[in-house]
Amino acid sequence: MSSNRIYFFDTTLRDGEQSPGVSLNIKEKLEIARQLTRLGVDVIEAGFPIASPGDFAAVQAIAREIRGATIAALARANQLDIDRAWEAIREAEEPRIHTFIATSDIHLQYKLQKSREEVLAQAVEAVKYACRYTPNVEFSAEDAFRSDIDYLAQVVTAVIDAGAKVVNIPDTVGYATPEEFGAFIRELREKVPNRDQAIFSVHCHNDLGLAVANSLAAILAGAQQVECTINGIGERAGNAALEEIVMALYTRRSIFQKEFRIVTEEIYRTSRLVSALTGMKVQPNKAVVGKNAFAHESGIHQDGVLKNRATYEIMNPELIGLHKNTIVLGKHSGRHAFRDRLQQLGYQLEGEQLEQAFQRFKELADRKGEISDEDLLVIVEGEILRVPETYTLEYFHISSGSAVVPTATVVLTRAGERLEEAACGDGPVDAIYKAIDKLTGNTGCLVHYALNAVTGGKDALGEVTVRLKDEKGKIFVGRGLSTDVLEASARAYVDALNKLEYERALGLVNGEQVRESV
Ligand SMILES: CC(=O)SCCNC(=O)CCNC(=O)[C@H](O)C(C)(C)COP(=O)(O)OP(=O)(O)OC[C@H]1O[C@@H](n2cnc3c(N)ncnc32)[C@H](O)[C@@H]1OP(=O)(O)O
Ligand SMILES: CC(C)C(=O)C(=O)O
Ligand SMILES: [Mg+2]
Repeated sequence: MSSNRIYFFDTTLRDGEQSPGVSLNIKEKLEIARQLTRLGVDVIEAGFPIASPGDFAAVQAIAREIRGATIAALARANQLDIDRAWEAIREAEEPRIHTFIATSDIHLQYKLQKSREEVLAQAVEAVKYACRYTPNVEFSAEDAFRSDIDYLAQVVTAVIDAGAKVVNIPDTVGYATPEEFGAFIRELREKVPNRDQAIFSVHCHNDLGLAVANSLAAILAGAQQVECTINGIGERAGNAALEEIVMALYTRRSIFQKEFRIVTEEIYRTSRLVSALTGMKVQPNKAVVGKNAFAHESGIHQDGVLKNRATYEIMNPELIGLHKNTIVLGKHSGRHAFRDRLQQLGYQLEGEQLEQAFQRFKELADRKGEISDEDLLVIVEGEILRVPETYTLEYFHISSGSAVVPTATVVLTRAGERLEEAACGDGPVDAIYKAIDKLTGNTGCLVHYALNAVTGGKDALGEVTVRLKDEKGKIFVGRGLSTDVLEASARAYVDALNKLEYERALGLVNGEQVRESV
């Protein structure tokens, strides 16, 4: 292990999925895991297998397929959780059991209702138990930063003696400031006599907007692994954003002098994929991957950039995989140019998938003229991530206006059968959704609806994201795209329903049996 090497532990699929309103199905998790592998993360935390049959099945599918990254599964400090975690990851090339328990007095007193001695013993027991399955065991001291440092050092020393190869020091509630956190990690390391037998890791939350700064401070203080998520998604205000840590280490390498194996050119694509699948939009001014991160609006800046990009750009956008193109794609373009551009964007679509995406591209080009990379990415993501369709939207008609009750007629097909219904609603979208509910017997409720323009201009591609909650509280995210926002709305709703049907078919909804195939 090189002392200069920083290990990237990506927890998008576990802590990231704990973002309120996010719920990924197996197909989506696998797609993200594949992309994380291309990105070059060292560890993929695939989930928390005891949490649900769906989480277990997704972790297992990732462990079975993904090669080239360690696959970690989370477990509380008890045997049942650890057994379940191991069962899910045992077929991974490099499985890791990640067990945790809180060490702060506030968590001990109110949440765990245990003494320090009891928690210390439970942590050691859990690590020893996990080591019976694999030597690759990580221990996290939840709420470490708010823990008494001497007690924390005692726990960390004991779990390393018990076999933990990685000890993770989270700032679970995002309370630390960078100076404090760096000093905390430095002091903790000094207080742990067997520190050289384990990798020290940090896991920072963003409640005060300091997760990345704290992670970087920890790196300067000796942390060798950082836990982070794509786009910084995660519980509450999220986790440290992987792309920001990576680009800080790269851009300011004279300060950090660290090596890592992240392929920076995959950053933009990964960010887009995670945003598309989770339905969590990236804010335009977000560092590194925001829409405006490389845009220059004001004259003085534009003048400077035209004379020399370095006047206002500290990173080359190509470094994160953003390319400017000279070939214009439109309705006269053919499959070669289309496939070539997709390849530049990092997608290798073949056969049926390529053909479907090409047809979608042509339909759009007919309505819109020039097709941007943003439009293309949206089309391709839609193709790759499409679940088998139970329902297909064939047609809808809307009667609406300022003085009439909006009424929608919708036609869907299900296994070749044509289904038609009409309904009134509070607005045209509501009318469409009520008609679809009648057709499908849907009893879930819509908990989120967002409309977004993918690109600028009046012919912009509208992207609708919906979240549908079923009777048991499970969330299904649906996306729909069209230059017509009502069509995009209808497509998004049908997409969410297809995902619900897909999970039902796999037996993963409402605690039903898990089937083997994915
Ligand atoms: C900081 C983090 O991000 S930790 C990870 C958080 N992620 C999640 O919680 C998402 C998945 N969680 C779940 O699906 C559920 O909470 C489950 C399946 C894990 C547990 O569900 P339930 O058995 O119903 O318990 P519930 O969540 O209500 O309470 C948690 C229990 O675990 C205990 N617990 C919490 N952390 C730990 C730990 N690290 N080790 C052992 N026990 C723990 C709590 O004290 C509580 O125990 P109690 O029931 O004896 O009071
Ligand atoms: C489970 C642990 C690592 C965690 O997510 C936290 O403490 O924030
Ligand atoms: Mg966390």
